[in-house]
This record gives sequence, structure tokens and C-alpha cells, in this order.
Amino acid sequence: MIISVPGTSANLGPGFDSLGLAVELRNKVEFHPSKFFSVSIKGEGENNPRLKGNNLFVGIFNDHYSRLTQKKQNFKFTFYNQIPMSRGLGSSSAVIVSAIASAHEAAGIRVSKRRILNHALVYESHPDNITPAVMGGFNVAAVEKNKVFSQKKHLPSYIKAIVTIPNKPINTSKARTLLPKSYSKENAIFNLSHTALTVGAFFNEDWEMLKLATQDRFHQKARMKILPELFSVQKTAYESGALMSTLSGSGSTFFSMAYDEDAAMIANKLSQKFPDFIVKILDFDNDGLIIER
Ligand SMILES: Nc1ncnc2c1ncn2[C@@H]1O[C@H](COP(=O)(O)OP(=O)(O)OP(=O)(O)O)[C@@H](O)[C@H]1O
Ligand SMILES: N[C@@H](CCO)C(=O)O
Repeated sequence: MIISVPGTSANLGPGFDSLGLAVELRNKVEFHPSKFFSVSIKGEGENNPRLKGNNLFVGIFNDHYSRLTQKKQNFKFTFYNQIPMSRGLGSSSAVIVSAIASAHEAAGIRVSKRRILNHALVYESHPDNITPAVMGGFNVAAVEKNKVFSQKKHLPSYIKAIVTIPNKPINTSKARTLLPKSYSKENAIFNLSHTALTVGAFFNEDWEMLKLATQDRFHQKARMKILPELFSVQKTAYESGALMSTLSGSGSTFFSMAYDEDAAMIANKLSQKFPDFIVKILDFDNDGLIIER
């Protein structure tokens, strides 16, 4: 059995804790019942000894498996990870979603994607990464009474993501402490109207609107100050023709979007200017969580 979940980019500028989309970087996990518990990791995190024991995946898997079966069983887990950790590309959401889906599969219980998403909310209270991780595509999401309500838009293949991944992580919970306790009415209206415009632009495929629509006054500046090169990443992306360029989740990655024919040139400019950062062109993912039985 293989369960896989895509990486995600959340916020997309003004849509703090609400907007997110999925990109074609996948974490896969394969597992079998076994006499002894074991974890093997290939790809991102393979040299991280902390992940070899009771990591975030294993803790959530065990919680759900024992709740669903009332049994204790050891498993052999093999992880194939493409999503870099603590870089704003939804590594924690992918782990949470895959652990919940894996536990249901291991218990022989078929469950809807919506149910998995609602379970994931227990571990990540903002829905902007977990929703595209489960559903794929571009999503707008809100939480009401511990449930996620969302709308999805399929993303076409003629637009690409360009991710600029710094060599330093930013931890989401720390990055959340940097935000102001309150916002002025003027800034709240700014973000509300720009989020609405961003959602309209995605649903109508009005990509030229995104540069204006994705401006933010809630979180980006305060977080980008941790890694000031991010201001020039954004400037370079826009000068090279990006359609939008925003901090990915809580950072440190910068997410840009471009037409297919412009993506290589923008990525080259970014690689030349920021040789210590990894720059990748990615397709968007429209599948979200995939369970291969
Ligand atoms: N492959 C993995 N296996 C186990 N735990 C992981 C894995 N990837 C991430 N994690 C856990 O998630 C934490 C990173 O979560 P964090 O929210 O800071 O980053 P992120 O999810 O990559 O960023 P963002 O939420 O901004 O997209 C790690 O410290 C680790 O505990
Ligand atoms: N909306 C969350 C996303 C974290 O990936 C934040 O910005 O803190």
C-alpha cells in the first residue's frame, strides 16, 4: 500500500490561514505489518536522526490506528520524501494527512477525503495547507465548528510554480509569534478585498490580476525580515515576469507563478542571483492525497 500527499503553498499573499494550492512535490509512505517497528527514510530528512523514532507521522498513525482497531500492531514504514522540512512547503501537513490516511487504510476502514481533512484539523488548526494537501489544486478554506469548508479550483498545466528554497528553515509556530496581535481596520479591509480578488482571479483564470491582488499587509513583511534576501527574491521574480510572487506559508520558501514559456528564464535569473538557494520549476498538483491499494 502506498499513500502519497503533495507539498503546498499557503496564504498566497493576503489569504492568511485561508488560501493554498498544491504543487507536484510528493511525500510517499509504504507500510506493512511487521514483528518489529521500523522507520526508513529516503530523500528529505534521511539524515535527520530525530525522524527515525517516534516522529510526527508515527505518533498520529498510532493514535488513529489504536482508536480505530483497539489493537497494538507494529509496522515497517518506508518514507520517500520530496518536501523539504520547515521551508513553507507544507511538510507538516503532508505528514499529518498521510498518517491519518495510512492509519485508516491499515485498519481496513475506507473514509472520505473530507473526513481525513477534518481529522487533520486537530493537528494543524489553520486549514490552508491541509486542504490542498488532501484535495489538490487551488483551495479557499474556512473552519466552522471544527470542520473545514472549502472550494477547489483545478489548476491548468500552462502555468507553473517556481519555488525558491532558502538554505535556512523557518519554523511555523515561531513565525506565528512574529505577527501583530491586532490589525487596523484599514489593513483588515486591504487584506479582505485583496483575498477576495485573488480568489476571483484564480477561479476566472485571470492570471494577470494576481500581481496586484496578492499584496498583503498581515504577515509577509514581518516574516521576510528574518531573511532579508527574500525581498530581492520577490523583486527579481517580478522583474523577470512572474505573475505573482509571495512568501510560501510562513516561509522560508518564496513561491512564484509564471506562464510555462517564461518559467525557465525566471528560474535561471533566480538561480544566478541566489546561488545558495534551490530554485525549482514545479507543476501544480490537482490530485491531493492519493491512496494506491
Ligand atoms: N517527513 C517528515 N517526517 C516527520 N516529521 C516531519 C516531516 N516533515 C516535517 N515534519 C514535522 O513538521 C515540522 C515542520 O513543520 P512546520 O510547520 O514548521 O514546517 P512546514 O510544514 O514545512 O511549513 P509550512 O507549514 O509553513 O508550509 C518538523 O519540525 C517536523 O516535526
Ligand atoms: N497560514 C499559516 C501557514 C503556515 O504554513 C501561517 O502563515 O502561519
